[in-house]
Amino acid sequence: MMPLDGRPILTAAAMRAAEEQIIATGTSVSALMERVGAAVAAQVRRLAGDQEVLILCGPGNNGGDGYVAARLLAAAGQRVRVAATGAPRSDAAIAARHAWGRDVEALGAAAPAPVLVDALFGTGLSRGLGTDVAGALARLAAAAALTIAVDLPSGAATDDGRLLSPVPDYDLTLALGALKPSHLLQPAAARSQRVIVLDIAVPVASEASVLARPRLSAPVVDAHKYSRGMVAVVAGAMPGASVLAATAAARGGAGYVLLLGGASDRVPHAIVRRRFDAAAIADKRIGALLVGPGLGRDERARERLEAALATDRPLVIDGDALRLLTPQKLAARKGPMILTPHAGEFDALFGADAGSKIDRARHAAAASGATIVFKGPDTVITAPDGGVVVALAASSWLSTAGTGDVLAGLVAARLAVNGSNAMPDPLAAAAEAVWLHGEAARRAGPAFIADDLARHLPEAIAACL
Ligand SMILES: NC(=O)C1=CN([C@@H]2O[C@H](COP(=O)(O)OP(=O)(O)OC[C@H]3O[C@@H](n4cnc5c(N)ncnc54)[C@H](O)[C@@H]3O)[C@@H](O)[C@H]2O)[C@@H](O)CC1
Ligand SMILES: [K+]
Repeated sequence: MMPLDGRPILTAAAMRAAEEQIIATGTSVSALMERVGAAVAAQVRRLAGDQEVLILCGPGNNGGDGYVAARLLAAAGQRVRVAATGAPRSDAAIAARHAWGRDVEALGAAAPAPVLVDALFGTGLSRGLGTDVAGALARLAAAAALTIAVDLPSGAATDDGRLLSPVPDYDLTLALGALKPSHLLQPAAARSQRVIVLDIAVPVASEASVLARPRLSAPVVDAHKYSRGMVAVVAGAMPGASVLAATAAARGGAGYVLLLGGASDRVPHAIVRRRFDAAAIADKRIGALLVGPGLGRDERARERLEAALATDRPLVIDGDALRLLTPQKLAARKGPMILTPHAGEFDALFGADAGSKIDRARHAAAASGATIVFKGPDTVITAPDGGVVVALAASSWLSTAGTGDVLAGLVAARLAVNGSNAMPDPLAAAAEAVWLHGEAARRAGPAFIADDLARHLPEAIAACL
């Protein structure tokens, strides 16, 4: 099975444009639908065995894919029935239903089958399903042992992951040609246990892709602690958070980690502690300056943040520091910056606009000139130049105190390491950090605490060498 790592992510409009290009070169919609139906039928046949299959067909081309798959499954000897919302409307779907040539049941009256294939709506969904259709889908899905969605679970908005009407749980979604945002964005992504991309020979390209395992290298043979990448962590009112971040920076591959101004005495000996002052943070050897974890929001916090902004060092801004900023202030600063907000911090800084998480993160990066790591169960990373990376859902055990501090330290480490060889590439550094964080969580298993996470970082790095 092809992994999803690194695959392009296309909006409904971009997917339609890709299909139109193929159609313009002489492939008919029906030929494309035949290709899709065959690929869907092959997957269903592989999973269904000799169980009966019920295919639900909608009025558009998603329904057309369902009729083609039904015909090919029946021809291959599979027991298959079709139920539909009504007559198909597009020419290709009308032809596909005609070619099916057998009985089509009314959706509301259809009896369940052990294998349910949802070909009701795909990228053309424009509103929530009517109550009758959503009710029938829920009833038939609940009675099935295996549920498969063609392209998208019906009711999930393609581009932003919203549920426009109730969506049942699917065992598998067969994404046609490319992933769409809602295969990764919540809450829609959680509706399907697995996603497989079916190749339908439509060339797809996008600025947005799925976070892939990074390729990292061991330090060069003549490396020393400063050349490896130096991180300075600004401490504040809650020193534990900055210690977690500094520890993660050290475990994340940095050669030298400085903790500036913290009061905690439980600091690993490898981390160098110093007083916070303007000279300490202006050190040209600092490859990444981290401000925010445990900073607080008092006057001292503001002063430390201002001092950090005034340096020309690559800057990672997290936690409390994000509450003390404006996009304009960030845009006025020169030098690479990475911001790591969760949803509350993002809304406070950039506004709680509607729109997909990808679009919001993209606008925030353009407005601030910073690379944005918009955290959550569907972390989105965006760069000011338009690059987008979306992470697959990581361990839900990450939803515990301190894991954000670990991520911030790790982002700083990767930025410093990455900048020690060349011009820092904040998008690549952020992507490395998010991947390593997710991998460390996976290796830590259930019910870990943030302190454990840092201990699993070396294993996560080893998986990338
Ligand atoms: N465009 C193409 O060339 C191809 C598209 N393919 C398939 O076609 C799908 C997209 O096809 P369509 O654009 O026809 O879209 P859909 O099949 O997703 O549905 C669109 C139709 O449903 C109606 N509709 C939308 N929301 C509704 C709602 N809530 N209740 C009732 N009716 C609703 C629309 O008015 C339209 O008639 C893809 O997801 C994919 O499965 C494939 O067949 C390959 C070829
Ligand atoms: K569907």
